[in-house]
Amino acid sequence: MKKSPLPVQNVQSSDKNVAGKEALVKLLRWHFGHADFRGKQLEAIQAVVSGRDCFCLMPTGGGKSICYQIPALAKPGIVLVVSPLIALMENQVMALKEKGIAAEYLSSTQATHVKNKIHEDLDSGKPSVRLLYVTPELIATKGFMLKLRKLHSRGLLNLIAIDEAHCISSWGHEFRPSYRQLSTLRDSLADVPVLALTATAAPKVQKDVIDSLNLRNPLVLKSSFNRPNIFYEVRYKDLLDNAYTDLGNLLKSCGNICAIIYCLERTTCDDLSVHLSSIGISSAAYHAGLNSKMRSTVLDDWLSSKKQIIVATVAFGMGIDKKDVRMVCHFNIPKSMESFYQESGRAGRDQLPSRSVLYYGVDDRKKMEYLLRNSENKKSSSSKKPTSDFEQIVTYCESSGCRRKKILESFGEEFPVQQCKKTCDACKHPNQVAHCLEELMTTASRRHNSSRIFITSSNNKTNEGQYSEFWNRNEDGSNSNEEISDSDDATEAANSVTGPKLSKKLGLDEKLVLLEQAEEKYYERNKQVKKSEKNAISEALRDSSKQRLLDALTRVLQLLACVEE
Ligand SMILES: Nc1ncnc2c1ncn2[C@@H]1O[C@H](COP(=O)(O)OP(=O)(O)OP(=O)(O)O)[C@@H](O)[C@H]1O
Repeated sequence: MKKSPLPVQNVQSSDKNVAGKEALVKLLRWHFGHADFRGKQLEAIQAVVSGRDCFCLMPTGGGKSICYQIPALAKPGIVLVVSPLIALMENQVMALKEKGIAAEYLSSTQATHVKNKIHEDLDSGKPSVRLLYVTPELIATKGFMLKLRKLHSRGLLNLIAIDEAHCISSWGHEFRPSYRQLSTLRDSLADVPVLALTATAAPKVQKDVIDSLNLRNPLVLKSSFNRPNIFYEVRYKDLLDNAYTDLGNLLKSCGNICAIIYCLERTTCDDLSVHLSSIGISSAAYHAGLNSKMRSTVLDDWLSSKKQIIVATVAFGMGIDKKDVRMVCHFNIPKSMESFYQESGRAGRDQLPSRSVLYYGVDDRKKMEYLLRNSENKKSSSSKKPTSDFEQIVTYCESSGCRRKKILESFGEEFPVQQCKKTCDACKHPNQVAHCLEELMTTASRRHNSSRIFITSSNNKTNEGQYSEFWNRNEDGSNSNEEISDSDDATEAANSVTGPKLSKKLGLDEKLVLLEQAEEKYYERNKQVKKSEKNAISEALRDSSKQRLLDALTRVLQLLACVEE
């Protein structure tokens, strides 16, 4: 049921510089129904309401959104939220509107009349919108920056929140070049406080974000990354008769739970989902190979608990706020501890006991090593980051000792083992885990003719189309499908589609989709283009031969260059 908005509270406490806790808690209870603030939420809110920059590091599901949603309700004016995905903005805006909070997002996917209405509101004497979600690409446009300056000059811009701020960092697992341009916000809107939020713990990402956004004397808030309600466990594929059967039995033994199963390849998602359905477990596959209608049906079914299990590639997950996920299973080894932490962290957002199960297989590890090495080779820099990050997750699987400790130490957080309290398989059943590792060593050396478990062969033949989600996230961090972000500016938009993405190894299908998107965006805004040019491109795009594809690509890039001039 929608609530009427609570009148703006007097959040000033006796200390004029700090917003009063009581009034802020009142807003939290009224609008969100939470009894009290969690962790560092209150500190972050008080900092930004008093006008101070803040860098807020909170684990997945820690409650970062509240840190900018409450400030939006605590003062008249607008909070601008920069978000990396259209789907993410849509979800949050929908959820806020259901709570009676005036939130909107601006994106080129919206109908013109919807966008016009939002702009009219922003231009009006007293805008009703409290939270405005936009993409970094829109911020980079001159028109929108002008709008922000006008809002600011009228005293209406309270806060700029950069959600998923690790996207700004080339060290972050979600690197997005367009995020870099957000530094212009500080130049143009110098005195508006900036709140950067992320769940990415690596210290170099943190420094990069603070520097890139030009944060001034920010309050740096770091929460522990420990997720005490998640039980961590590794299962060894090489020691199982059949991993599909094992997973099926595991899910059955847990009852009717809601779970996410991550796979590296789309075909594994499809096969595994068929297998689970065949043994009576309601499941569906989700990956970028499905069309968007199919994906949203699968997502809706899972969110509404019509389907119990979603078997997905890493294209799935960012921005999904399903609280009752009881298990996240990695059916193939993830590419880093960071990815593993983010993905497994989607379990137990309601803080109730949940499980992370990683199926580790030596073949999977070799495949991932091959993919990562390829990705390193394609980069101009000589960075060895992906493979060294990967070693951490391999160590997590291949060595004895507390799993929780290994996760936290990889983020630079000390963790005394006794605090684990048997909430990982290695602490609960140390002998069993040690035995498995011994067996794995013997099996692996027999099968792979090596005395070490750690094998670094690169002879795998892979079908790279299978890994488009992997590549996309690995190279520029954005998801592989069209839900990335967008722009209202033709050149920006098309560049964000073509530029960074085409530099990486994509399958033919993906390239065609990107070219089509670029072309569409170009024509959408440049109606005067010559008919012959349009035909040439359309014809080339219909043809999937490599040479024609290359010609089409060149053509689109030339057209875009013209627009830029
Ligand atoms: N103070 C609170 N008390 C109880 N629940 C809360 C509180 N703050 C947030 N939550 C709930 O915690 C869940 C996670 O919040 P939110 O989506 O903001 O997390 P997040 O840190 O942005 O996570 P992610 O990085 O995964 O997106 C939500 O369901 C939210 O309603």
